[in-house]
Amino acid sequence: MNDVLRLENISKTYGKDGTAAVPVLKDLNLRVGAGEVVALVAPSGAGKSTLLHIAGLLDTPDSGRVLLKGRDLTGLSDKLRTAARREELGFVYQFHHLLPEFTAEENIVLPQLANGVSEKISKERARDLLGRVGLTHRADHRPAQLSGGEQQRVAFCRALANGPALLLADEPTGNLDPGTSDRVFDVLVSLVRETGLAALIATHNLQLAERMDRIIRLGEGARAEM
Ligand SMILES: Nc1ncnc2c1ncn2[C@@H]1O[C@H](COP(=O)(O)OP(=O)(O)OP(=O)(O)O)[C@@H](O)[C@H]1O
Repeated sequence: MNDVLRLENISKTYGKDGTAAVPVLKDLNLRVGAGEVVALVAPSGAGKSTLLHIAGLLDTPDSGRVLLKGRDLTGLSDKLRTAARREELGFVYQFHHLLPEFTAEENIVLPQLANGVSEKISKERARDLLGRVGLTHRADHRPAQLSGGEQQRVAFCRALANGPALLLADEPTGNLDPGTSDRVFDVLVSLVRETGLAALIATHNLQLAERMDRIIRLGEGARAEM
């Protein structure tokens, strides 16, 4: 299987220069194949956010390589990393981070316009994505007029707006009550599968993790299995 994301021998220690060094990741290896939906399960403090930041090109490891679709991005300039992030990656967080003054549709259109897509195509894509998550009737609503689950579904659409190769999600339904979380999580996994992209989804919820293709556990000693 072609790897969309590959982390090779990643190590990261915080505070190396001071006395209180915190080793977080040590020789970590991880891969996510094309079309694969992978769960990342980690106890609090094991380095889940650190790993997602490194995979998302928001932070750099002390050593090791980050490959996206086979391309080594480890030594790239900030400018090229930003471009790679915009073109190849989609992010979903625990909180939706939608722009409050814009409608659901506009929140999905704006990142496409910023990427040079025409207004017509951007709107068509936004409508298509909103349809896939069952929110066609909420296209013209602002975030404050939407429920928590609806806000998260719009955030999923926005993450996929520019057709990324890889979706990185950090507790994407962690802010919702358990019933809503279950349903909204299923929407996310269906959306990822329909669009055929690869996804690495961090969750504390083992039941949700078990619905994915594979589980990577980040545990004591911060080592993960390939
Ligand atoms: N900038 C930093 N400087 C020093 N230590 C840090 C820094 N950022 C994170 N850490 C420490 O590194 C460890 C891993 O942090 P990280 O945020 O990756 O954990 P996590 O697994 O995402 O935890 P949680 O699930 O609770 O959010 C923690 O012990 C944290 O205190």
